[in-house]
Amino acid sequence: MIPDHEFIKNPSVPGPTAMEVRCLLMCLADPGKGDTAVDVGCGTGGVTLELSRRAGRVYAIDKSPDAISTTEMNLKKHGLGDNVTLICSDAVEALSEIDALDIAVIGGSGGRLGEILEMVTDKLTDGGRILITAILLETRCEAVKYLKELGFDVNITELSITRGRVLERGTMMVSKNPIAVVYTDNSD
Ligand SMILES: C[S@@+](CC[C@H](N)C(=O)[O-])C[C@H]1O[C@@H](n2cnc3c(N)ncnc32)[C@H](O)[C@@H]1O
Repeated sequence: MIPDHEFIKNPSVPGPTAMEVRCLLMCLADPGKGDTAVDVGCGTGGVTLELSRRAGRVYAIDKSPDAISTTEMNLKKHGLGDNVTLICSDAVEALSEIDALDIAVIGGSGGRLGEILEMVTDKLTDGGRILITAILLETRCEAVKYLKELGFDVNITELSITRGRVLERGTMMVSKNPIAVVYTDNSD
């Protein structure tokens, strides 16, 4: 897993999804070389880079040109990107260009989560996985509601990450804001 401090940052782009959250996402998504994945709202590229290391093909979508160029710089920095297609567009328009998907990670939707989930579901292969990261309380509720309406069994895990900062006198524990992962449950 790439540490957060190894990403090139851009002040106008949200930082990478925390490493601990990326760990959970990769465990749940379980990407393999036969999989096609999409990262909706790629931002700094935190999730895109992890998918690029594991999946066969990755589409990274963001409506912000700054986010696309930051993701591109991070892919280059880490020697990745041969299997990544970067798309600078709103997700709803971009998804119409993609055929089949095994994995969809949604890290930003800009109020269009319902439409995005409908499009992703249309393209999802048998056994495909959808994962949504939610910082806002409202996004958690919307994600559960939309996925249920689309016929999925739904799971949600909230992570409260507290990291140790080693100081001269000892180690101070510093908490980050909680983040939830809402995901389709493929277990029987
Ligand atoms: C919190 S950031 C994602 C961070 C990313 N997962 C990472 O690890 O670097 C959310 C991103 O979603 C993008 N976004 C929001 N709504 C979008 C939409 N409808 N279509 C495309 N991108 C969108 C924003 O521009 C922003 O860069």
